[in-house]
Amino acid sequence: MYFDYMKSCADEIGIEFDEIAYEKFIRYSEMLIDWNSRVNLTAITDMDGIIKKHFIDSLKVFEFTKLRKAQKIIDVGTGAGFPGIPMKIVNEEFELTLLDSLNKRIEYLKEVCRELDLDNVNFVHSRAEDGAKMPEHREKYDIAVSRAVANMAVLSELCLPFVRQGGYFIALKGPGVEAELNEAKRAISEMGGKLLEVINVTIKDTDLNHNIVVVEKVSRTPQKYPRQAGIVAKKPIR
Ligand SMILES: C[S@@+](CC[C@H](N)C(=O)[O-])C[C@H]1O[C@@H](n2cnc3c(N)ncnc32)[C@H](O)[C@@H]1O
Repeated sequence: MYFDYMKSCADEIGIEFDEIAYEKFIRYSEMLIDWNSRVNLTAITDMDGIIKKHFIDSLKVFEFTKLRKAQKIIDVGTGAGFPGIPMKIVNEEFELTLLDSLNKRIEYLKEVCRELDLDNVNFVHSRAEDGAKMPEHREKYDIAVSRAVANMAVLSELCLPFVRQGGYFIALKGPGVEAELNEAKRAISEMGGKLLEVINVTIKDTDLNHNIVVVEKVSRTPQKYPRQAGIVAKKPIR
């Protein structure tokens, strides 16, 4: 029922989309609705909303075309798997790490990846503040993506420490991101980042107007970041 819609969105973005991917998205949506009754995963529970506001919104990250060549991507605060799982369904090439502080969500994601036969996915149950201190994760990723986790100042401190020098941190944001970006200037540069571009995206047949914020990692993150869990959100760098 939604195949033509998803295919035309994928064409607009310039990514491959076929029946196999579609079947996976449908199974994913069924699991999301089913698990949502036991584990709090999403407030969006109608099929139309799931397809447009979760799946297509997630796939819009590919508008940043350099992401298509990345080999290691981490999704920080992935929740029910957004944007990481939709990205993985349409592009099996990269290694995906899904990180979230809530174990029930990680358990759900393991089940989704098993069911959808998605390979090369790692699961990390940790707060980003702790995960980014671990040698196996610190500055080990080409790209860190994140959606709906925190404001840009906080998110920069949570995500940029995962990114290798020369890589990118990508935040999926709503409309009116300028004020947030202004307040995050210092945090971004402290973490070794530099704002590269903001890509405005719309989602077909909706009035949604979102922004993909791309921050390049131009220098290493000082060891003292991220600060301890709790402090980062309570006292954002200004
Ligand atoms: C509003 S949900 C968004 C989930 C998903 N990214 C999306 O767009 O639908 C925020 C998620 O971030 C996780 N989270 C919040 N703070 C975090 C932190 N410091 N470290 C790791 N995960 C965190 C929460 O457990 C939750 O699953």
